[in-house]
Amino acid sequence: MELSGTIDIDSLSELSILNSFSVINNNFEGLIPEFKKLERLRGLFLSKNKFSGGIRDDAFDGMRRLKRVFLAENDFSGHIPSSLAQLPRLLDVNLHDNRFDGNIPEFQKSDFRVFDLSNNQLEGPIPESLSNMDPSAFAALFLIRNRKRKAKNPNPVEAVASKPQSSIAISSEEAKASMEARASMEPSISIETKSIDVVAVEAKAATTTVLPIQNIEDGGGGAGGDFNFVREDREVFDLQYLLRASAEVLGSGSFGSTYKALVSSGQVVVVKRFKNMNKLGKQEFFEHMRRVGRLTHPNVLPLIAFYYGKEEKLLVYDFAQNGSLASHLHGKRNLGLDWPTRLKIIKGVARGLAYLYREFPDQKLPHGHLKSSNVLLDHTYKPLLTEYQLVPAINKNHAQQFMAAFKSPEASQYDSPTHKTDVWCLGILILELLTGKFPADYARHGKNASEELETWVKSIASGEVLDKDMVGGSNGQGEMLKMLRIGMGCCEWDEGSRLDWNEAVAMIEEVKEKDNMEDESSGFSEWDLSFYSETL
Ligand SMILES: Nc1ncnc2c1ncn2[C@@H]1O[C@H](COP(=O)(O)OP(=O)(O)OP(=O)(O)O)[C@@H](O)[C@H]1O
Repeated sequence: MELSGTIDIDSLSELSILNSFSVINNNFEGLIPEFKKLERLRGLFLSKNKFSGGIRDDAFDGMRRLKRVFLAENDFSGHIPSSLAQLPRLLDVNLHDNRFDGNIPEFQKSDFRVFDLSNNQLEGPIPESLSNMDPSAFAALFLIRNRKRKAKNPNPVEAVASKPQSSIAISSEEAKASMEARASMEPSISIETKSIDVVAVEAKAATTTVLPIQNIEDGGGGAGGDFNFVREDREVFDLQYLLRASAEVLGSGSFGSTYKALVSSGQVVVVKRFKNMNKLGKQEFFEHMRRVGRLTHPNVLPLIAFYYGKEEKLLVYDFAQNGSLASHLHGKRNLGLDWPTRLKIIKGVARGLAYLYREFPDQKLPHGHLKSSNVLLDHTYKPLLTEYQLVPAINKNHAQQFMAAFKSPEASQYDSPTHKTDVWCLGILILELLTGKFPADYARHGKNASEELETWVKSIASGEVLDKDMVGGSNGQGEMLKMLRIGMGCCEWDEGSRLDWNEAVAMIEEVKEKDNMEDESSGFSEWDLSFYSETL
């Protein structure tokens, strides 16, 4: 925003609940303000400004809660303050691209999530505390950045790093060996060697890990197989930097693993690895992904970049803070979504889907993989569709076996998805949201999937089905009833009777959230259920 001027710490200190301060990418200049007056601060993000001069050695004294310190890409000079190194909860330290000099202080902690001192003027030995860090993470953070900037500004840290006696002199071979050694000691971590020579270290539990790579094939996006960015408003990073950054395994789906990674400016991205995505030739794949990259809608998670490997592809998306709808309905985040939130989610999903229908009128399956784990929620619980437009690229057999659209009656029985197939998936999603029940077949795959789904849909008509979490917190049974009708209308077995996408979307839009539904709130147990028995 090109903000500049004085940061008034005294005023900020009156905000008793302020726990994060970020002015990344602005024009603030001069000495660093006295942030230690904000002793409750957990995150301090000043990267990409014009701050300069030294930082007092006691600048971080008393900031016992501080976890994340981003001062990168400024013009700070002098020593790295020892008070920073002594912070007891530090997790992320990002100081790259400044003019810090002198020795690297001894850090109290060693288990960092992000640690980047590259492109400064530091010298001397690597302190003992840092030599105990995971060497591959260490290598990534020093070597990659320094290699990239070497020509511009030779970096003494790299020279230190490459000395044989230094514990951070590490090649990618060594990084891999180190990770293998670590994996052999920790049964919770496994290593897979991938066809494109990506070595993924996957923590089975959601722990921080590193994704080292070797000899990676050229993805055609530039030297070394860089990512192809399809957005102009995002920080550009290269494949090696990203895959060596700290990452967390989010899970493994039917195509491959999904990772969350932090890039240098503090931006969090999600990298999804795809196998079985060889249906398109290279040129067609590029064209398709660029078309997908042009999509812009508030309910469609934007694709940021892609990588083309012969056997494996990578797609990079924004990270959605509140995870998937599935995790809120059935998983660890299940704290009971109330009805207004569920209604907002259904409306957002319908709008996102309508947008895809409009953008891809030539395609039978504008989404193709609509299900609750592919509906993500941002920090306001706004839904974001993901994994759309994969069908054109995924191998047919794999798509038939695993993708949500292929479990519709028409696709599973007659191998002929239609323009109403995504509507079937929308209906299943609506019923899942209303009942809180997991659609039977999503845990299974195979020929009988659609029959199992039909049984599941019918079971909804046979009793008190509304999710109690939702009913308890709302008087909106009238709306729920209307929505149940729409869900059933989308799940009509016979396509002729099934709602068209624009009918479904229009009906969903008509459902209004009301604060008080006294007239209609007679309670679900008293409802006349015959309407949807008829629908079935
Ligand atoms: N951009 C994202 N932001 C936050 N969480 C995400 C993001 N993308 C995926 N996830 C979550 O990561 C987990 C793994 O996702 P992944 O796509 O690999 O599997 P899935 O969606 O369960 O299955 P499938 O591959 O069949 O779509 C899921 O819980 C998913 O919701």
